Amino acid sequence: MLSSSMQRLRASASIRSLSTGAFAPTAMRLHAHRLDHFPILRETMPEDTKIPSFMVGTKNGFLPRQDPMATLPDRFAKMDSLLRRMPLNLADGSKGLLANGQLGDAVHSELEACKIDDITDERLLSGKCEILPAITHLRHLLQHAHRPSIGCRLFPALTALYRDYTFLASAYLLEPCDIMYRKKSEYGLGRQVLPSSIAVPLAQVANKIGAKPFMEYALSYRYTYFIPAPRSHTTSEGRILYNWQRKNPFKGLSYDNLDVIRSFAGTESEKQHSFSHQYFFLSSSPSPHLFRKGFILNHVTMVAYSGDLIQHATDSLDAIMRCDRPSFNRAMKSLSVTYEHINNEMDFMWSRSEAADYQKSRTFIMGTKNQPMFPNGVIYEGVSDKPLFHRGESGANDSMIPLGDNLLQLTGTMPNNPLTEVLRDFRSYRPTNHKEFLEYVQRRADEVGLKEFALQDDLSAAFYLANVDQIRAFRHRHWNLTKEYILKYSNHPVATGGSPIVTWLPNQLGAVLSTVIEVGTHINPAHLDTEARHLVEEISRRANAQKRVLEREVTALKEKFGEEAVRA
Ligand code: HEM
Repeated sequence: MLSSSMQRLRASASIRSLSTGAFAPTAMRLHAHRLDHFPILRETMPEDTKIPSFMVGTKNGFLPRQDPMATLPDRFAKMDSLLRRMPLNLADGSKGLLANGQLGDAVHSELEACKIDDITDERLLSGKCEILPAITHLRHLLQHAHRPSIGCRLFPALTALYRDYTFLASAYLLEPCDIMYRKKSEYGLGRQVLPSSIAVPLAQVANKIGAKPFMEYALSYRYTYFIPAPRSHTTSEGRILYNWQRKNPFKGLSYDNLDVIRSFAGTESEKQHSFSHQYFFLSSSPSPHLFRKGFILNHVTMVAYSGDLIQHATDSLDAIMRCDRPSFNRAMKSLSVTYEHINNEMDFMWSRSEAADYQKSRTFIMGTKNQPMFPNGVIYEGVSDKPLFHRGESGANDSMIPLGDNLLQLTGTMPNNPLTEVLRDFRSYRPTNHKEFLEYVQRRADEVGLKEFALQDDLSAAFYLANVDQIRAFRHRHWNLTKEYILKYSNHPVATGGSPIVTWLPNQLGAVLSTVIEVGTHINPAHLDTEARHLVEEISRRANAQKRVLEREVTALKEKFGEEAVRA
């Protein structure tokens, strides 16, 4: 059976080469490790500002190649001032603009549309970081003890501008909803028009980096609303993956060494907001606002493992190509261990971000697509007369789970229904390079028949099962978080990304549970050692129990939440 897959593979003239588009300069080709036909960065190349921030690499994983830029140039001082005064709670204990519904007026009276035509990452940054190159060099030398090592020589300013304009846009549009939610636990209507002082520069910067003009998780894909985006610019980021900074630039991406750059609910101390060269001399004592930052930073510490995921996923595909079963088993084992680390890291969410606090910032990450607060979308003044609709920021834009889905050939097992269509739509909301990599993995896994290869041998099948079980474990933990952080506090039928809150996550979790159960029945326990046999038995037993519980939960929740929370 495998040989038929291999024959298909050989028969295809060659595996289609996934182009990285016009942004694949010679330097990158030299540095990139060409894995089959998809170039994966072995080094982060932080000084190379000609390639996007978000490039899949075995060191940076799905994180940007350089640390995010925290402080904008003087030209954007007014926006910076608004963003600092905006959070619900400020560091000095006073209330910010959003707390009293003053952000809208402040935007109208203070903000002008800044010119960004001349800004490119290279030009804007020249002369900006006198000391950082030295720090970066030292960190590179020292940092190998800390994983992953991400360079920070030059900052991609366009991505930082994108982050800040999208923060301001969401706060402006959703400010009335937040006020109403605090009074009545209902969102009402958001502002339906984004003023030109935000809309014009936001549309321009989004266009420059090939992103949608709306807050995303770690987005960036081709942007086609106004002006066709040049394929050569496809970086960007939003609220999570481009919203962190190190307290001590010499140290790695551990939770204690991270802080957020922007926030809605807020209250980061002044020193954290004004990142400076002396920053690393400051104390790294835990902030009193840990819980508010925790949600964002916990994502970052999870994604910090993604370089290993990329390594082991591609190793497993390579091993099948060589018909090298021992290497395949090793890669699969390492992959499941990495997913386990990520899942363990996810468990810290419970202590780092309080469930009751989550609703305080959640309003501001709602989208304008499929949300009752924006029945007619949003007009971007000075940009387009036609209303625009965008999904809100969601972990569904993260690439780690889609990587597992595609590699393990789970994507094709999702039910053929409108909920799965939402999953596909979400997968277009991510950096272009991530999207191309995920498509490559999906195609490659299908071509070599990864699941089929795994199931031909009981030990390989057990390793394969262990990985599917980690994807299950992620989705199961995630469903628990959703029940505790959202469903317990809110009756709103739609999640921030616009998916139906009650049925969408169980759609995928249910499909993965079915695969776990199905694969478990294929494995002959007599061919396994005691440890592996117990593992397979435990995984199968748990999946059967969880599937029954999930079905009961969804039935009960459907009755409670009604139609809107059910249909895609
Ligand atoms: C308190 C913590 C969290 C809550 C309440 C939460 C909630 C949600 C919700 C409601 C969705 C549905 C999509 C939508 O927004 O419309 C979603 C999707 C998703 N989130 Fe989270 N999330 C949390 C933490 C995380 C973390 C830490 C990650 C790690 C990367 C993550 C990754 C994902 C993924 C991958 C999906 C898509 C799920 C799938 O493919 O089945 N989430 N999340």
